[in-house]
Amino acid sequence: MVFMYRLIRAKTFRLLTSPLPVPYISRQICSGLLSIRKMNSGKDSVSEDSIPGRGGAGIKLRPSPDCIDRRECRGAVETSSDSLGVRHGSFGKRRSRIDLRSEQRSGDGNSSKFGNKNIPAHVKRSKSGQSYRKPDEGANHVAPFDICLSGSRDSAVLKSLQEMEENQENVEHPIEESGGQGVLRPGMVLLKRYISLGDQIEMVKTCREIGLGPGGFYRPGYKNGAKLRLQMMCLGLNWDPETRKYEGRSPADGCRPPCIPREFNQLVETAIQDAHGLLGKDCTLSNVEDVLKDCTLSNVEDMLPAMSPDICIVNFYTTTGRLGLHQDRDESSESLDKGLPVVSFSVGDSAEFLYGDQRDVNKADKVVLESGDVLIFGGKSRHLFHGVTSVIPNSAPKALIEETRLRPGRLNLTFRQY
Ligand SMILES: O=C(O)CCC(=O)C(=O)O
Ligand SMILES: [Fe+2]
Repeated sequence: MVFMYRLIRAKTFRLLTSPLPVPYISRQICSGLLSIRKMNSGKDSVSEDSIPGRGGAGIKLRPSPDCIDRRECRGAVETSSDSLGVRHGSFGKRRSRIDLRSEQRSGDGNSSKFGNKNIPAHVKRSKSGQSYRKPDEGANHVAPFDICLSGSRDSAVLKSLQEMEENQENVEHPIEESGGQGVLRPGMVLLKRYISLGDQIEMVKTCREIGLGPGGFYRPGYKNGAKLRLQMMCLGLNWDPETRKYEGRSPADGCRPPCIPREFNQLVETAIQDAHGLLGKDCTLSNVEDVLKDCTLSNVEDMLPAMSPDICIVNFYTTTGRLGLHQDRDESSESLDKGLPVVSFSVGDSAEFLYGDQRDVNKADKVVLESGDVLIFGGKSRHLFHGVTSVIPNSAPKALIEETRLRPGRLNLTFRQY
């Protein structure tokens, strides 16, 4: 107790005496002192997609695996407590490993699948001999985007909660309307409400904490100057929409991307295993004929290979955000050829997600992704066109908003293996 009190007092003192938020200062320091080493300008090798989205052709380069362990930045991120003094990024608290099926049966949305392990040290430092950029040569020096609202009397939070209550009264059967859990296509599995409310809360807090620090959230743009309609942060490796490549550092502040929290990766791996369980045990969940044919394969890993993510792209869509139909194809050709899946976590407001074989919204299928859903597409579906057409306002779980003050909108994390 005494320790907690001292910690909160020290943090409050630092907040009061600091003229700028410390994470912001830290971004400036990072961009000024560390600077970017562009791995490849990509000017002559990248084809441009006409519809805003991800993916594009381009020479596949092995990027630097550098990332910043967030404990390295503790001084920078520890002050990101909210006005209630809640410290973010507190993985490991009140954890219990709950079996997915028993959790779904019991409907206990608060239990956590993250486990109780400490985050092991896996600090990967930048290699010596990097070329450094002068402070004026690169980064935009814009304060990182905060995915949460701050201030206990913030009228936007109150308004959002009120609207949410009204909206949820009008929605009769949100789960049924959005389509059920199961195999959507060969290699494409949707795990409905897979992430417990407790883990969603931790995920938002962790993303907020990391997102306010070096390599945090910014609004990316394409080479032609158009901006994506979302805020983005990359973990593990940085994906640059301008070059459509994985590069060493964030174009926003020149910092190496933060590492992917170990607990996120564990959840990805467990989700893939559970998807294998679905594919193997109950192929009849789907009415897609191809899936039934695929069920004769003895090894479900042929349908949906396992992977260990080293990239996580975190998107935050406000209620007007969206992402055009695109393919995720900037990972290594080895990864793409093997069909290593993209694993997507949705948290916050629901979104309409389109997917299909062509970049044509009229030919695409639609599914509503809700808070806690995990969508996996690999194997034969790895090159699926997909995108987000709209975010459904006030559809997030009320408790999530109350606990985190997540802005109206949707947080999405997509994990991949380079
Ligand atoms: O937000 C989503 O559900 C999809 C995100 C996505 O496709 C991407 O980040 O490449
Ligand atoms: Fe994508």
